[in-house]
Amino acid sequence: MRARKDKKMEAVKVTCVKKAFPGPLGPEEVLKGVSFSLEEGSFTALTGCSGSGKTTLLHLLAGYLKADSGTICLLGRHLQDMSPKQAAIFRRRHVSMVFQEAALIPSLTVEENIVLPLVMDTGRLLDQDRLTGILESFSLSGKLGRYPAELSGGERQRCVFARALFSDAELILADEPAAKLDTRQSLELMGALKECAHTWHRTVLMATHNLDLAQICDRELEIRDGVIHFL
Ligand SMILES: Nc1ncnc2c1ncn2[C@@H]1O[C@H](COP(=O)(O)OP(=O)(O)OP(=O)(O)O)[C@@H](O)[C@H]1O
Repeated sequence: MRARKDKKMEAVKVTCVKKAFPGPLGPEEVLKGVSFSLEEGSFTALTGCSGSGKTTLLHLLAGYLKADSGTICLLGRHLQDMSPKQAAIFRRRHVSMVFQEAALIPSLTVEENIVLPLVMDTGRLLDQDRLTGILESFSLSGKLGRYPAELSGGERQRCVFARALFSDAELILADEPAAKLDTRQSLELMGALKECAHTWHRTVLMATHNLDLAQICDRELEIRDGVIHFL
């Protein structure tokens, strides 16, 4: 486990970001000047009504979309200063995006799903202590040899976050990760995400419609009328 740093840094700084999409009557501006920052090791909910721009904002942070204007600074690096290749390498190393559906490789066990991306990518040897710690955080200790089809929906989703944690990604972006889970599974996932942030010092931004889950986070940001409101 990494040692806790004394001074908290800004992991994300978004300044005056605008994004429009083409509409039938011309460009429709979804984000009209979004600004906020996220402290390293924080767990933040991103709320807003359907179509308010939550996924658009996560995709801008993940680099899947490009902002029309404004700046996005992740872990001290400005995305707009990077070439597409540099940005792709940076994202692969530092940012993990998790979707509503847990995306696991069905023919691999829980352990293989969690460790293979990092081990194959970096050639690093498996750090068994680190794996054990992460499995405990996500209540997956007894499931190492299981295949995804043998897990519950909640366990599958926790496995995806365990993989993100094992991969070293400092920034974890989650788009409605609890949408397909029941209340108990959602609460378990929230506990694991809190641990990702507070114990493992990752910065977690989670889009959600569920205001009860948003309350569990350290902070809530709401997108309304194309700008961020701090709740
Ligand atoms: N590629 C695109 N082309 C055109 N319009 C788009 C595109 N992507 C998103 N939009 C529009 O941008 C707006 C915001 O969409 P977005 O998916 O970010 O909202 P959201 O807050 O995540 O919604 P939900 O909660 O329903 O998932 C919507 O009106 C959507 O139709």
